[in-house]
Amino acid sequence: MLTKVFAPAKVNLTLHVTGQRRDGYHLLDSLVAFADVGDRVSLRAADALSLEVTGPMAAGVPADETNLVWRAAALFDVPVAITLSKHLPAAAGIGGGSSDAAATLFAMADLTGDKVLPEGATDLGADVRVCLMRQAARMQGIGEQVAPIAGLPPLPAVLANPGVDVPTPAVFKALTDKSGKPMARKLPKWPGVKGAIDWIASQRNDLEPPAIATAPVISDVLADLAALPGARLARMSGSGATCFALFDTRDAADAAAARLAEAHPEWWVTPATLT
Ligand SMILES: C[C@@](CO)(OP(=O)(O)O)[C@H](O)COP(=O)(O)OP(=O)(O)OC[C@H]1O[C@@H](n2ccc(N)nc2=O)[C@H](O)[C@@H]1O
Ligand SMILES: Nc1ncnc2c1ncn2[C@@H]1O[C@H](COP(=O)(O)OP(=O)(O)O)[C@@H](O)[C@H]1O
Repeated sequence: MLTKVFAPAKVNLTLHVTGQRRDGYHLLDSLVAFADVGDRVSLRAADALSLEVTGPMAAGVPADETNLVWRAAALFDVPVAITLSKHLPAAAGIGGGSSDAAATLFAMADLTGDKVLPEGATDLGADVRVCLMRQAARMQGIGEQVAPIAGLPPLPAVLANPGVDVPTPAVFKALTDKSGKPMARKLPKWPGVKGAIDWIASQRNDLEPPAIATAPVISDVLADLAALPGARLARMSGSGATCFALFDTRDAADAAAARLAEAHPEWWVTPATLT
């Protein structure tokens, strides 16, 4: 039996860094949503664990035991042959590895019938827990506290990545002020797409300045996204370098994505709906 699971891109609509723990990990307050674009994990029972990485964004992604997909599957007793089809850029702030790991955990649970996640599952990465949720959520702590958020309307978006790898630890290291203000304790009720975008625009991604210091091309991506017709907001996701713009309608996002892709054929550009 072949089990297939979609691994959506994670987008940090907001990312406030509110403190740092003694072990170096940072305290976050983030509104996270998921895109209708992503990777695909498929697996079947086999004699030994194996991984093949395919797809348009496979270049440079490890196909060995360092891949989070491999590590997630290895937590189970059943050996499987896995195919990971990469459509998302790696090391890009959209949780590719974490989302792939979460999808693998779902696929393995489906295959084995296990109802409880194996020990170590959520230690695979700080974003794995939110990626297991697969719906808009508020993420706090270092990523271990996740609560679903109701009432966020589907948000039309363009995602763009200039092709530079931005390692997450380097960006956190370059952050100077680690005590940003959190989001309001109670998130507002958003009156539709326009109201939600207005509110998101009033929040921040505190990792933008250190990521731009690490990879200055990110400021070009933000400027080009902000200049697209109909763009209401441009912001970076996670620790970068992927940035997103939000639009009032999916038609506007589709047209803007086509325009940006034409201007920058060397960038990864896609329209998406975030939920
Ligand atoms: C920044 C965020 C925001 O959603 O996203 P990405 O940019 O990775 O997509 C995440 O917190 C990243 O999650 P993830 O990529 O799973 O992180 P991990 O592999 O656990 O950690 C990579 C490194 O990031 C730093 N790190 C991560 C999370 C956190 N709350 N504080 C940190 O300081 C640590 O240096 C850690 O060694
Ligand atoms: N399934 C995977 N997909 C992409 N990268 C992976 C995967 N598993 C492990 N990695 C490694 O993790 C690093 C971070 O990738 P990723 O999780 O996509 O980034 P981010 O944490 O910025 O969202 C990559 O450089 C890559 O070497």
